[in-house]
Amino acid sequence: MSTQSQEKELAAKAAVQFITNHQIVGLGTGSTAYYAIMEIGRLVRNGMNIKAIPTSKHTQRLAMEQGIPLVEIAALSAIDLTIDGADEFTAEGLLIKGGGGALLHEKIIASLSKTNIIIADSSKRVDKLGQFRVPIEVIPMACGMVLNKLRALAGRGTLRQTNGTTFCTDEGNYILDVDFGLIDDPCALAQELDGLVGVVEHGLFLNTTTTILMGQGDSVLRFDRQKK
Ligand SMILES: O=C(CO)[C@H](O)[C@H](O)COP(=O)(O)O
Repeated sequence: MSTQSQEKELAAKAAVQFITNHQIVGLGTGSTAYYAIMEIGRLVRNGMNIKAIPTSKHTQRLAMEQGIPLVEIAALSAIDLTIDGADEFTAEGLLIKGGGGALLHEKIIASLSKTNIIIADSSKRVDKLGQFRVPIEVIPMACGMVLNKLRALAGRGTLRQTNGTTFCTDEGNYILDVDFGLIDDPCALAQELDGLVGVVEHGLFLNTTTTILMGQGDSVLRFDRQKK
């Protein structure tokens, strides 16, 4: 196993220790969240009693394969704890997410969660967000219009493609991956993006994170941030 994979697994296993019996647990999407789902599956098979809510169809399938009981989001007013990955994070708890295309579900579930634990390998830590392009979920027919508006915000976007076809989210929307350079004021940018017609959601997660657990070599570093 590569060092990066080891760091992901270490962070994921450390996060799973925060789960207690009878909790509603949000399950993230991506290669780091995968390790958390595997560990939760193991604990469920050993008698842990929780219900989980997945952040994507992919995670839903994984959780079902692991025998993790699932609950519908419509039935919930709050989630106790969510464990999810990130594409970039700062020690202050600012994130870029959506590399896996699940940012809309992830943001809904993060906003419903009392505690959000982000798990990552050490390559994800940055001083300033923006090296990773910001994923922006858009209504397909508004793509061209949103790309033009983003240019006015100094954002250079490309429509996400996978294997030669346009990537579609679980909701049937498209993703623009947008380069804003290093982002001096993520809150101001998030406000601009929130105001763009045709944008469904964006990958700047600025006030949801409670704790980040980052694998580094053989250990796990913890960064805490209070949810506003
Ligand atoms: O936001 C996400 C999916 O939409 C993922 O959490 C993010 O892309 C990190 O993925 P990985 O753990 O595979 O690096």
